[in-house]
Amino acid sequence: MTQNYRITLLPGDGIGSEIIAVAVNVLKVVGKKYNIQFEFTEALIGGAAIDATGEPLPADSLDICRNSDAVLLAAIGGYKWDSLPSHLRPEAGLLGLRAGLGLFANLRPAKILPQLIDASSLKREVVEGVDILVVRELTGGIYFGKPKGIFETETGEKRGVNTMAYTESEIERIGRVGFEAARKRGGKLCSVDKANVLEVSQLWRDRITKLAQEYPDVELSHMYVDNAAMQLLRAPKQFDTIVTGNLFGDILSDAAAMLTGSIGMLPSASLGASGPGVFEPVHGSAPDIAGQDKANPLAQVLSAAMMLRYGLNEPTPADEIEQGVLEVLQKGDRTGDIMSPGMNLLGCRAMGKALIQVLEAK
Ligand SMILES: NC(=O)C1=CN([C@@H]2O[C@H](COP(=O)(O)OP(=O)(O)OC[C@H]3O[C@@H](n4cnc5c(N)ncnc54)[C@H](O)[C@@H]3O)[C@@H](O)[C@H]2O)C=CC1
Ligand SMILES: CC(C)CC(=O)C(=O)O
Ligand SMILES: [Mg+2]
Repeated sequence: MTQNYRITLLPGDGIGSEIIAVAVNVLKVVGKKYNIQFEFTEALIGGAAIDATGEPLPADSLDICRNSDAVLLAAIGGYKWDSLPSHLRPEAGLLGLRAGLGLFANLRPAKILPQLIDASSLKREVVEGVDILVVRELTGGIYFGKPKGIFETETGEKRGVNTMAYTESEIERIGRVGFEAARKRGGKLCSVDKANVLEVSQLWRDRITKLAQEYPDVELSHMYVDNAAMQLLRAPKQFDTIVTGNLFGDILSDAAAMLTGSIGMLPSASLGASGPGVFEPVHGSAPDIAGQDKANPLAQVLSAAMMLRYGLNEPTPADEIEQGVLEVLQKGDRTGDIMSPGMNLLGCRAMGKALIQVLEAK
């Protein structure tokens, strides 16, 4: 029996259309093999949506996403829209999508692939075997807290304000995702905060500590975010699962990318309590290389694999895509961001073709 899935594609801006095209081709190939029919619908978000409609997340786009089984997003943003006020920028579209779909949990795995150890910025002995999952809270914290804005003070000076706030229930629900994930992985959860300074982090630490009583099989530790950034680069193998807030998770997952060789390799899954998830690379729209066929499409392809696994409950084709990525790297194929001496330098499209060849041969 053929399984049908409705997938919303959000190419967004910059390298988005280049990398999403590769992921769609990959999905079609594995779909054929596993009797899965994808019905793809493209919708606007970010700068592309602003140019077409004046809004970073048109109501139409959110409706299309809500009515699909899963959403595959590339990235939004670019220089062209940088001078717009926050609420009209492409980034507001992304935050609106996450909030609109209730995607409070962002899973960001950072796993070192043996084929890419030489592409890492760190020494082999530091990164070999690294396998970290960052569980980032995605619909709260300083990206959403109120008040926010640029206000005028009594003296006429401008004052920029953002608010980092978490309720106990928000902390508890993301904490549970962290504990459950740690339980299925290496059994260790590190909660990252800034409880030495921030009240919001003191509440965070308190709630996570209480929650630990329900997970006696998980070893919980706490770390301040500044130390966590340093430890990630100094001794990343001490980490198994990290649970943290929106801002800290955003920053730490980019740092973790450099353990794995490039941000062009890191996928993510954004999930809510119900409804479709959004699957997107950790990186942004890379405007500096957009339109040049230089982007690494593998983070997007691996996000499609996460979509199959977490969004559609299709682990077998997900495994096959991940295996295909390992094999194409094993052959020595590399985009510029993960290039090392003696390897074959490919553009985005050629990397896509190389991967399709590997998958079709399976
Ligand atoms: N989820 C999203 O849609 C995100 C959007 N952004 C937006 O993207 C725009 C650019 O932001 P940046 O800070 O420059 O971050 P970025 O992640 O787009 O780029 C940082 C660096 O990594 C490189 N890079 C990123 N993805 C790559 C890939 N697949 N292959 C090869 N190289 C890659 C870029 O060329 C650049 O040198 C901004 O407008 C930002 O707001 C940033 C992060 C996430
Ligand atoms: C608009 C930003 C919050 C996007 C970002 O940097 C991310 O989600 O990693
Ligand atoms: Mg980020």
